[in-house]
Amino acid sequence: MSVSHSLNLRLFAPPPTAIPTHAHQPPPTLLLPRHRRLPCLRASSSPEILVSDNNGVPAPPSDPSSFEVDAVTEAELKENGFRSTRRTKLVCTVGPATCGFEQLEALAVGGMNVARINMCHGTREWHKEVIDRVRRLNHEKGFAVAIMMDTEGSEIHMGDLGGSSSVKADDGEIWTFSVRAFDSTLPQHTINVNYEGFAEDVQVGDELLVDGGMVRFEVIQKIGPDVECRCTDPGLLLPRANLTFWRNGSLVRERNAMLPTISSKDWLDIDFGIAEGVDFIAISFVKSAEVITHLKSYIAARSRDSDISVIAKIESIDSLKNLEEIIQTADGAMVARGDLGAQIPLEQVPAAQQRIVQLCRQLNKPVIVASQLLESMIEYPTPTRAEVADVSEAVRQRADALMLSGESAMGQYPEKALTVLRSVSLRIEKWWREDKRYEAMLLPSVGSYFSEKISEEICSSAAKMADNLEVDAIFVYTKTGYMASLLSRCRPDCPIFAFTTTSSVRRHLNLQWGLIPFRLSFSDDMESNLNRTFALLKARNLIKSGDLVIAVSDMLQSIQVMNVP
Ligand SMILES: Nc1ncnc2c1ncn2[C@@H]1O[C@H](COP(=O)(O)OP(=O)(O)O)[C@@H](O)[C@H]1O
Ligand SMILES: C=C(OP(=O)(O)O)C(=O)O
Ligand SMILES: [K+]
Ligand SMILES: [Mg+2]
Repeated sequence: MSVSHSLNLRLFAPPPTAIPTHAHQPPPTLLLPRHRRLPCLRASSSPEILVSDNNGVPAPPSDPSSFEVDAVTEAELKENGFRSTRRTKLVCTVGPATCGFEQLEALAVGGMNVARINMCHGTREWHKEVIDRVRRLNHEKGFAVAIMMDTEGSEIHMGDLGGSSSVKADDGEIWTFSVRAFDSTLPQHTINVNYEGFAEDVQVGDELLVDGGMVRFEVIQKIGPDVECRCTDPGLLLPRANLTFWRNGSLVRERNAMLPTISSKDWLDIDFGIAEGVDFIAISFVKSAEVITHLKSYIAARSRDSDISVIAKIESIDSLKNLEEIIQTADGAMVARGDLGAQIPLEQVPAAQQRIVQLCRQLNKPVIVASQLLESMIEYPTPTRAEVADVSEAVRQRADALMLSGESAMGQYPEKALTVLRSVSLRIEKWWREDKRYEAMLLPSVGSYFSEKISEEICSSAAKMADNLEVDAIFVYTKTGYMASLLSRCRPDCPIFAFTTTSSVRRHLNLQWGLIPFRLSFSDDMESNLNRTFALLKARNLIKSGDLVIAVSDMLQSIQVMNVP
């Protein structure tokens, strides 16, 4: 590729209502050659990684070298080049196995993009410590690990197991499920249930499923607050495992449906999440779009400049019924296959996953595929072939992110599990890039304003150009992250370097497919932005002269194709 050749194509966007159709657009200007006219800034003494403020406060614009990228991304780019960076993002649930600073650092080094805390477990103090450690990690090491808080939701679940991390239930054993409060130790073969109406609701003959069928019981007798059950499918009981009961082959959920999606405890946790400035709040057992709207207005009222994104967990029959409007209203979705598989027949879960992943892409919302991806790695250092195939399928569907739950929260091999996700993602991504195995997806327009429609056109054109011209990277300069998400949605072959001015947007972009987020304070002048970026990246050996780049920006709504000078 000739270094001297460059091309600039600019589309100037009108204000949203001023010019209603494309026919009125000024013709795009074509300027050749481009970069020769630009004085290229000389790389100053290697610019420091700016330490993250981590609360979304932009770096002082006066600092000309402010630039933020983490060491892992940097090493990855240097070692393997642009093409082989990982596109699929990784979410790790933090639990007792991974809550220490060094353990969190090992996960960040291993590729964790988002740390998830599950409010179903642990105390708020415990979670606050985890949040503080992730913050410190970002601050000290330049990472942009985002924090996702997941609500408990009004599900029926077992209590803690009197301090044990798991208890075995054997075939034919009689266990008591009780709503009674036991002071200190639980009697043998006794399980606490969190739902007051439990004994009232179940009937003799009902089937009781723990974690969607990992262990099964049959209800044999009700004695006041106690329900006696016989174990019919043995297995390990984990603390706070989810409980569902089935009658004549159907899920009993009349009472469940009466419970609010966001319980009073959840609201306190949400207040905690807002106060701590988490990046994402994932809402369990979403039934309709209203609860998302309600939560979003609550967050907006509580924190005027808050930019907490709301992720809808799709894990109930109701959420599947109202799928489109839920995803439309939320900022992203999670295919929460654990509970979903307890609510619909297991063989329907793969089709539901595919539908949710596709719909999210069409509606331009990030989507996470979660639960049991590498379940056996809770106990074993290598995954099963079937698990690897499952991970591959989620990557092939081009979900934005994959999530570890028990594997990272309480498993014996959290880092190994993350390594498996990382290496399988890289391999499958490479395979479909080389073989062009993917089906083109029709991406309907999602913007309501004309300027948003222009942005969509620019991004889909830029992504197409990037594939056809086999460019090395797309650069996007985006203040809100919207242009970056539109580019990510197109799933181009090359990585997308997303430059944004705040640490908060940078962390949010870390959940989206193919984006490599950098924080950089930039101006409205694209020429100087590009020159500065080239200089900064070259000084760190992240790009070299001759690399072919497409640059787009949401300030100027332009596309530029150029070789790095
Ligand atoms: N903060 C925590 N404290 C203690 N244990 C946790 C914590 N987070 C997760 N775990 C453990 O990891 C397991 C898997 O996590 P996750 O899938 O998030 O929860 P669940 O299985 O309840 O849906 C949990 O069942 C629990 O045993
Ligand atoms: C991710 C899920 O939710 P949780 O782990 O909170 O039950 C799930 O059910 O798959
Ligand atoms: K939860
Ligand atoms: Mg769940």
